[in-house]
Amino acid sequence: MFKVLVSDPISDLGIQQLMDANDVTVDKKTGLSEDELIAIIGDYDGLLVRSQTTVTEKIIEAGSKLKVIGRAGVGVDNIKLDAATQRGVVVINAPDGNTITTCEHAFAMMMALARHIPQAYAKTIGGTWDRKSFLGVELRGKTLGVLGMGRIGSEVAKRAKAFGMSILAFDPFLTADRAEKLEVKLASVDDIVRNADFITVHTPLTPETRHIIARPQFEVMKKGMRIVNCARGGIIDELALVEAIDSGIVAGAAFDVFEKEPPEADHPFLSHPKIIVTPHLGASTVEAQENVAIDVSEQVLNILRNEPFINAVNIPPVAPSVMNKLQPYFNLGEKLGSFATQITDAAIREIHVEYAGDLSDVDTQPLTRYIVKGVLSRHFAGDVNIVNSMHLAKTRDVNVVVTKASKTKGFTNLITVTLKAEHDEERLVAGTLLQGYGERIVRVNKFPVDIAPEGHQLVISHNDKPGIIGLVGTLLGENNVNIASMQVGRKIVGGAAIMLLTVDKAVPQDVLVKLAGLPEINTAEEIVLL
Ligand SMILES: NC(=O)C1=CN([C@@H]2O[C@H](COP(=O)(O)OP(=O)(O)OC[C@H]3O[C@@H](n4cnc5c(N)ncnc54)[C@H](O)[C@@H]3O)[C@@H](O)[C@H]2O)C=CC1
Ligand SMILES: O=C(O)CCC(=O)C(=O)O
Repeated sequence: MFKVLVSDPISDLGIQQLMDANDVTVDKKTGLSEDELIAIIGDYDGLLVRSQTTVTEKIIEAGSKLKVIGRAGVGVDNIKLDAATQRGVVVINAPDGNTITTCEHAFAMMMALARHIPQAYAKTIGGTWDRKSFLGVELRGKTLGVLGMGRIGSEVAKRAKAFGMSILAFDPFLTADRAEKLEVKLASVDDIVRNADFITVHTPLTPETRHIIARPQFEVMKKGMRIVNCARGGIIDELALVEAIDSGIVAGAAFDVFEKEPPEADHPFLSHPKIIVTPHLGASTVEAQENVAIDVSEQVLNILRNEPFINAVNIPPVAPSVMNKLQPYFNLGEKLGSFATQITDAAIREIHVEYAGDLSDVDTQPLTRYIVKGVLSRHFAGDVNIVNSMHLAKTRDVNVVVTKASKTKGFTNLITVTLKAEHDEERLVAGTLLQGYGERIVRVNKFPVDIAPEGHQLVISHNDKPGIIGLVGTLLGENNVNIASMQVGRKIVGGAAIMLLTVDKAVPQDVLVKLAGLPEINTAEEIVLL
């Protein structure tokens, strides 16, 4: 008999199938402290949470029988994924069940913002009949900027169309075809920031999206614009937003999420007359809570019974024999995918993977999943894994093509990842596992190179002229960036060339700009492979 603990308030209807299963007993114990959970978790095979329970490493360690942790919702930020993976505990989520509900909340917030509903309500029930202070604006005819056109962002855009808004949308995976289908205009973050009357964000919180809207963006915004965040705290810089409202740039903001939840009592949003807030209620409807609980219960049952499952956030279902052969390549594959995506600017249409040498006669499917994970991870809601990476690529119209080649260009094994993107952009990275040397990147675009795929890399494209390396070294030295290793690749003397530098720490944005401004240098990008 399996035992499942439900440690957050989760819809009874949603977990009915778990409670009805004759091989499962369900205990509902909510509001437990970490210590209380640690004391009892050893009895359970499964744990079901929403967002209140923080599933720490200690809880996972104490869960000696634990096989699965189910998150009734999308974000798994409250679950220590590494610890679960290390202990072989499958973490699953329910990414689809609260999409519409969260979209509707974002829309409700946008409308409440446009018409000052919370402020007017408070005044009216306080006994003041004030019809002058709350002059609103219509949505009709306004431009809505949507950052993040995944499940929720796409639904918000559909509803905004029905309200007569025109939509500017940015998402690294939004292709021209999909934008056309969704009737939105593809735009850059800068276009959106400069032209939108309303902005709503629907991305995960990642290193790229953290403070994607901050002081420099507020400075160029349309005066009187309004901004909504029902995704994750931290995507919009909270303090810069308050400044932008106080200086008259932004007319108001509506937030469901905070950089720290719950926020401190003196958080500036909580007393600002132009900011409306809700306590992370995006997913809080009867329907969504039932949907996510049903989805997650079904998956928990499958995992406990050793049946196929989807939406696993962390665990690769790979047969041990295949695993043994491929495992040494998993990290290299993921890093190649990540490197390739970081040197690609336009929306990716195709991920082409070529396996050669030792890899040409193996079932490389699991490895391809790692490569696709590497390509997608920087752009999705934190939950890309080798179980769902192929599915996620498909949902974003990204074609994954795998070929095998007999030629290895002198290597015993070679993985070549080519990303084909909009506007005919094509980027290529190849890597190999060298006996005795480990993982190496051996080609970037048309240039042969030889670097370990790790840490902070600088990719500088330049013209092969004397003195360029010295200029780069001097500039980095002056800015206290230490170079650990350097590689220069070129096809012909005096032609286009590439410089790859491994540096000891992140390179500040202003240093990248200065690098790109040096003579004979075309571009300078930082690649992070941590
Ligand atoms: N307030 C709440 O209660 C809820 C909040 N959420 C949050 O809403 C967000 C969106 O959720 P979904 O739509 O389900 O996720 P999703 O994974 O379907 O969509 C996220 C989209 O963001 C895009 N993206 C990634 N980096 C980007 C960047 N730098 N700029 C622009 N777009 C970028 C991705 O390509 C992807 O299409 C997540 O952060 C999720 O955790 C989800 C449900 C409830
Ligand atoms: O369970 C909740 O209410 C939080 C939902 C959420 O933020 C998510 O699903 O990512």
